[in-house]
Amino acid sequence: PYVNTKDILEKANKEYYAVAAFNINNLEFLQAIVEGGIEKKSPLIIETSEGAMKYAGMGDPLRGASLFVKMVREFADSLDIPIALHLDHGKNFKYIISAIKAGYSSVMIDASDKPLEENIKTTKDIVRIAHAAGVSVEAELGKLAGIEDNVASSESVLVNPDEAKYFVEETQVDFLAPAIGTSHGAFKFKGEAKLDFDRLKKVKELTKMPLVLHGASSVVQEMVEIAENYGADFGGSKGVPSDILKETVRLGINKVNTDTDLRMAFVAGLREFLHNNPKEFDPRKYMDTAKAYVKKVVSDRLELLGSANKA
Ligand SMILES: O=C(COP(=O)(O)O)N(O)CCCOP(=O)(O)O
Ligand SMILES: [Zn+2]
Repeated sequence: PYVNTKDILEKANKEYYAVAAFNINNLEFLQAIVEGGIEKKSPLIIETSEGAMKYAGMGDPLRGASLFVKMVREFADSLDIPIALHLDHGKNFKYIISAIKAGYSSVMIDASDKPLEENIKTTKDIVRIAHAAGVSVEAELGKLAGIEDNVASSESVLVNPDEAKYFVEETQVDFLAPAIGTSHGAFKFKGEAKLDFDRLKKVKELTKMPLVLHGASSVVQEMVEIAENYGADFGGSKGVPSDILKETVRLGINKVNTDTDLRMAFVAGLREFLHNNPKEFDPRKYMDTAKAYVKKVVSDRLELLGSANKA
C-alpha cells in the first residue's frame, strides 16, 4: 500500500531499525528498487530531489511531481509492502507545494544553510501547510560537506544537539536529519571514514524522534570494479563503510538516504552489457543488467539496515 513516510519511520523508531530512502529519476530505478523491496519483504521510501522533478517533468516541477506520484502509487497500490514517496532536499517553495499538491507522502524542507532562527521560521511555515494536507515533514540541522545540487558547501557543519532539541520543539517536524559528518556523492572521506557518533547519540536522547542520515551510500567496491573494468574512472571514491552505517542505526538513525550506490550499480551494469553486446539496441535488454545490479545493491542494503521482513 501507499503510506505516509511518518508511519514507516515511527515503526522503525520503535523497533530500532532503519528504512532506506532510495532516490529515483526514472522508471528503471523505481522498478529495480521495488523488486528489491518485494524480495526482502521490506517497507520502501522512494524519494526524488528537485532536480529529479525537473528532469521527469521536462522542466515543469508540478508535472514531474505528478508523474512520480502516479508511477509510485501504481506500484504501491498493487503490492503488500508499504511504500512512501518523499521530496528530498526541498529548497524551493514552489517545488515543495507542487509535491504536496501532487500527493507526496512527505517533504523535506532543507533550510540548513540558513541561520537557526531563519531555518526555524521557514520550517514552521512548511510544517503548517504540510500537516494541514496530511503530509509529514523532514528538516536538516547542520550542513553536509560535498556538493549538493545547488549548494556547494565545502566544509560540513556538524549538528549541535541542544539546538536540535530546541529546533524540533519549535518546528514540530516529524523527522530530523542531523549532520554528523557525511556528505553527498562518492567522495565522502579523504582519509579514514569517521562520523560523530557522540552527537548522534545526544540528538537521539534529546529528541527521541526518527532521525535521517543523508550521504549514506557506501560506494560498493564490487560495482566500482565492474564499472572500472568497462571504462569508468571512480578513483578516490569512498563511502560510509557498512559497519559504521550499522552503528548509526544502532544509535537511532531510521531513514537512510541512498542515491550514489544505485547510480554506480546502474552504470556498472550498463557499461558491462554494452561492452559485451555491441549489436544490442533494445532498451529492455541493455537496461537489464543495470537494473539487476541496482536490485542487488537495494536488497543488500535492506538486509543491512534491518528492514527486511518488516513490511
Ligand atoms: O543523501 C542523499 C544521497 O546520499 P549519497 O550520495 O550518499 O547516496 N540524497 O539526499 C540524495 C541527493 C540527490 O540530489 P540530486 O538529485 O540533486 O543529485
Ligand atoms: Zn541528502
